[in-house]
Amino acid sequence: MTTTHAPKILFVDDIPALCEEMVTTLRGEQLDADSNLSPLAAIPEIVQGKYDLVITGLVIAELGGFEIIRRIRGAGCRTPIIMITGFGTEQSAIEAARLGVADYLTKPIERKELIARVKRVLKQYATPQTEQPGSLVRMISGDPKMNEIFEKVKTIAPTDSRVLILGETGCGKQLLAHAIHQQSQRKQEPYVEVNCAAIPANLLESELFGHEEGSFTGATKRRVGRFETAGQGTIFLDEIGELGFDLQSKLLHVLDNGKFTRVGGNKELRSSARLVSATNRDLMKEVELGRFRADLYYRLNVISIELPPLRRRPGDIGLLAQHFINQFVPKGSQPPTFTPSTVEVLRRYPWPGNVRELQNVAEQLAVLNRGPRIEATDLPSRILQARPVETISPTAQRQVQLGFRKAKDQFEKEYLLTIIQQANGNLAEAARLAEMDRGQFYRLAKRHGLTTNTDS
Ligand SMILES: Nc1ncnc2c1ncn2[C@@H]1O[C@H](COP(=O)(O)OP(=O)(O)OP(=O)(O)O)[C@@H](O)[C@H]1O
Repeated sequence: MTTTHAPKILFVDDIPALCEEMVTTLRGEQLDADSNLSPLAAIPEIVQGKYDLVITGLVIAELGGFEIIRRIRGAGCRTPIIMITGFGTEQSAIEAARLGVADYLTKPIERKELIARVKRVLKQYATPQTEQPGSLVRMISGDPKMNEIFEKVKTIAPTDSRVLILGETGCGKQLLAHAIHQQSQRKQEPYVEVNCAAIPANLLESELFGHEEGSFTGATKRRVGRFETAGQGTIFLDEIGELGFDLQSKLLHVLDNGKFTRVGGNKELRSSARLVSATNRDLMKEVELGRFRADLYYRLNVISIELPPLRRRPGDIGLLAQHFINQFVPKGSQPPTFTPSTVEVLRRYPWPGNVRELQNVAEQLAVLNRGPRIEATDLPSRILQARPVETISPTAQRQVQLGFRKAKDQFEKEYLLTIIQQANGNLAEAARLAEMDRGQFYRLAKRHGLTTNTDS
């Protein structure tokens, strides 16, 4: 890995003398510059995040400047690009702006002017494009939606209302539940966590409500349950969607009148703990499917908070990655920093394991990395090679969800419809346009219900 702090710049043009001149000029300013005569060879390296800035010409025989930018952006890469041209027209300046170039320069360009513009773009893009980070107890975020959630928690935490936290695995539900407790007036009281998925169903009742000695085989002495331990504090039931029907009814009873008994006992005990619950299931759907009691759902869901998955909060990815790196480096050593292009690559990955997965990657990087910067090439290959979600068209995403047969069917029908319309309803002409045999085209159209009796 590179140990230099200088940002990396690539100049793409097919005139060797120009490349040499540009590289010499930039290096003269202590900038780490390189050139490539072939856009097709340069694009994969740019997309991999190897450079912090790309400077490209407009007219290049192998691939023009605009097409280079389209391909780079099409691959989800947002590395800043400066376009330089000797053939600039108003039209090309507009197109360059439309494609989101960071700067557009027309020749002749003074050396001083070039350096100033390059440095301006580097400075602008080196500043993380995130909101001012917000925080809530041990949580931090630079995402506006998350910061709204933090504000909501600060408002609702001091009340006694029950809270249901929804969100994919690893996106911070547990941390948020704890933050609610910490921000409440109950923070001096116990905070008790129960993961309903981690305890075998037959032991969960005793775990929650306790049991009396001899109440079942193995119950050798009385055990105090988690509701009792929580006292006046907060009880957090994680993975509540995993509760069996039986326990759902018992929980409903506690929520309705605050009373419960230990397994095998008959003394009525009272719970005044505040209940916070969480699930990564679509609990409403579970209700519709008859797997979760509707009455319990409404009692749990007095205030609901939905944590967005990490891929929907791109502003958090760089921020949290750096936050975790800072935590994981050994005491006394300087934490390495992520280059802007590495953050770009991190943002392209969909993070199915959410913040937990990012935390693990950061830990790995903190342990293995020896240099002051973390380059894109230091990242695990699954992240480096991830295709950005946004480059897959919404239609393609929908089709993937349909499964191959249905997607093929849908495509065929839409294709036939379009081509029949283009041929003004004339099937013979449509078959010709589709370069298909007329009989085969007719049979296919019939199968999709696109023919009338007069067509035969
Ligand atoms: N906003 C954040 N700031 C700092 N750390 C975070 C943040 N969100 C999550 N984490 C950390 O990420 C890890 C996963 O978070 P957490 O366990 O709260 O997720 P979860 O949604 O409860 O996961 P699961 O559904 O698998 O139980 C934890 O180590 C947590 O400390």
